[in-house]
Order: sequence, then structure tokens, then C-alpha cells
Amino acid sequence: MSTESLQVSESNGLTFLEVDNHLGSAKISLFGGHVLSFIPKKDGQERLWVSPHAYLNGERPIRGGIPVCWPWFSDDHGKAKGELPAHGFLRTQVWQLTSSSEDETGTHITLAPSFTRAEGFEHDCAVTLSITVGNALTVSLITENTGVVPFIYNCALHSYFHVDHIQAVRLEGVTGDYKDKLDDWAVKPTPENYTFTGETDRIHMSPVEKASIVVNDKPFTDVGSKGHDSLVVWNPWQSAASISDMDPFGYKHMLCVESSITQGKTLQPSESHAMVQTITPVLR
Ligand SMILES: O=P(O)(O)OC[C@H]1O[C@H](O)[C@H](O)[C@@H](O)[C@@H]1O
Repeated sequence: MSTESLQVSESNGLTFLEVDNHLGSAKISLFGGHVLSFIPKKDGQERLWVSPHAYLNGERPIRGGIPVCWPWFSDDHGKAKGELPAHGFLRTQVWQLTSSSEDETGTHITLAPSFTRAEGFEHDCAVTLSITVGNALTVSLITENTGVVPFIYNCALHSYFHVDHIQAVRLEGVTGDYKDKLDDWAVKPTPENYTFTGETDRIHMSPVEKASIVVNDKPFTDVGSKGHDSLVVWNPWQSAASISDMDPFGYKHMLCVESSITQGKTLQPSESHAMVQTITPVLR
């Protein structure tokens, strides 16, 4: 069965899915099950950011787009930092395209990773990434316990959003307290006027359903989340200079707003859970 809005391409040993329908276009790498681009047709403006220095050859996780973090977030795997891969082992493996279809709402794609069991997480489960490219981009990360004992996992859709200039950005809709990774996890109230003037690495513990990225006082991208327990906000600022796949000024054009489960989600046998991020363009 063919899906006319979907083309497959190869480059540097990686396979990409290129989606182009009457509502939007997107590019997805099977390495990492990783969305790289989303351009809604209504305004033709890219919503995601990929570093010009990203490794697009399978050597490293891709810097930008929507990395899939699972079954742990960051280095929260219970071992010493560096002993296991940061953000888990899905973003560095080749995924399979398991289905595709199209209708008037857009193109629907499902992907599955090659394996879900590795050092640090040895449970029976199935993971599916379901992507719809339409007026909005919807990405659902579904985890199912296919075994006979409960397990606990964390995850994130670690989206890098394109912004014209980080100093012209305000994040709206985020409330409650956050844990500040840059200040020994001190708990602080979310600023009322949420702007960016330096390195930022925060786990917001109120699972707000909609955050809005406002650029030059105009809403640009809405980030909807469901099935999450937190929202991570990250910009490396000038420490981007020490990240090998970013350049020193890369931080100016990106903001990570990550729909996340960071407090541990328990799944009983046969239970499944979907964490969903919806990226909706706001027309100017
Ligand atoms: O460099 P990576 O492993 O892709 O992680 C990039 C970033 O991801 C998250 O946002 C974490 O909160 C940050 O502490 C981390 O630096």
C-alpha cells in the first residue's frame, strides 16, 4: 500500500522519511526515530531547529529536531554518569517504519525501535512512535508493558524549537515550581515573565498542557503535552561552545521545550501509556 505523501531517501548510510502533503511537510530520520523538520503549509516557517554541526551519519545522537529520550531522562539511570548513555538507548538506534497512511487530516506514520531491552532496562515492553504531519505535528510515544511484572520508566520528547533570536523569546503558560539543574536542583518559582538571558536547564514539575513560544511579542509555536508529568526547558547559552555538535552561537536560534516524564511512571503488565506532544503553529 503506498502513501503518496511519503518518500524515502538515503544519505550517509541513514534513511529518511520525507513527508509532503497539502497541510505540511516533515523530515524524519529512522536513526533515532527522530523528527528533524516540520514546516506547516499555512506559513511555510520551520518550527524545529537542527544544529548545522549535527552528526547525520549515525555516529552520535542528532543534535536538534525531536530526540526520543527513553527509558530514562538525562543521566537518571541509577549508575554513575557516563556509565550508560544519557537519555537512554532509543535515540542512537535504527527504527523501523511499521505503518503509514494519509487522509484529509494529514499523513500518519508509526515507527518502532529495533530493541527496547538493554543494560539499565531489562523489561519486556513495546515502544511505538506515532507521528501525524498535518496542520500541527503530533508525536505520541507509546510504551506498553508486554511482560508479567510492573516496571518504571521515564521519557522525553526533547524538542528543539527554532526561534529567530533567543533574546526575543518569551515562554508563556508554564506555571508552578521548577528544579534548577544549574543550581544543585534548587526548587524555584517559574518566573512570571519567562525570558532567556543565560544558560537555562530546568525541570518544571507542573505538567502544563500548553506552553507557548512567543517571539517578539507574537506567539509563534504552541507546544501541547499530554500524559507527561513535567516540562523541561533547556538552552545551553554560551556553554554551547563546549558541545562538539553545536557552534558557539547555535544557542541563539533554539529553545528546547521537552514534554517529559521525569518522576517515574509505573506500568502494570498489559498496561500502556502514551505521552503526546503537539506542535501547533500560531499564524502571525
Ligand atoms: O547533550 P544531550 O545528551 O543531548 O543533552 C542535552 C540536554 O538535555 C536536557 O535538556 C537536559 O536537561 C540537559 O541537562 C542536557 O544538557
